[in-house]
Amino acid sequence: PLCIQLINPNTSLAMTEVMAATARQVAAPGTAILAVCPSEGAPSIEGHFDEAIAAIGVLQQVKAGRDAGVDGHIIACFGDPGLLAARELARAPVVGIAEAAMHIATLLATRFSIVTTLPRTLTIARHLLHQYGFERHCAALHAIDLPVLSLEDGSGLAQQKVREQCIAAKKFDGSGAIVLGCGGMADLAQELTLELGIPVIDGVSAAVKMIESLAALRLTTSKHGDLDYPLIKPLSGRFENLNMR
Ligand SMILES: O=C(O)C[C@H]1NC(=O)NC1=O
Repeated sequence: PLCIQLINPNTSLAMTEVMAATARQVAAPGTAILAVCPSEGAPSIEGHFDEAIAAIGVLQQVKAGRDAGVDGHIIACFGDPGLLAARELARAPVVGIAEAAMHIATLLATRFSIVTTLPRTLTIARHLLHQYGFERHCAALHAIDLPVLSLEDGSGLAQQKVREQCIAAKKFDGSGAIVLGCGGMADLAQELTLELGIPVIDGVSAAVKMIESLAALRLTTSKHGDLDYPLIKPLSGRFENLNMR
């Protein structure tokens, strides 16, 4: 049996639960999902500043997961905060939900659109497209212009806006697939795929299946070169617990 650590980099328990439920729905029968979020940090991640704060919490959770012997780590925030640093720390695979969703989209369509939350996070998605080499594949990016936690306020307004943006993206972007640009949208993908008749991809689900595939292939994070374990040095203060033993 596999154990996959699902890390919500923000501290909102409701969002952690939404993502954990979606992950468990798609996980193989033998796969356990260990859903965690940092004990301290940002309640939502909506910019470069929030991402820098969240990255430390991600690293602390990755270290705990590695010490617990998990078979993979998911960074369940669309900015993939701390991804490469986490890969240095981890032995098992580390997959971000943005890269997972983008990879899956490129297997299904020649062009995809992204629908995310606040306009200011569109730049973060653009940076990831560049970093992962998917700029050519992304036809357009859209924001619902609501904050991340509006997805958890129970009004359904954010979910309605996501639906509207997906319908517009299908109609006007020339995209064959849509990537949902927030972990809190994880529970919307299946229904939107059925309603729109095109792949609407949630990165949480995509990341679960990618880690299961990597485990089945017996492949783990390369420790040769820049993703080798961090150099040993005396980390001080709050970072002491990140010391590599
Ligand atoms: O950037 C975003 O809009 C989404 C991103 N922020 C967050 O707290 N979880 C996320 O997936």
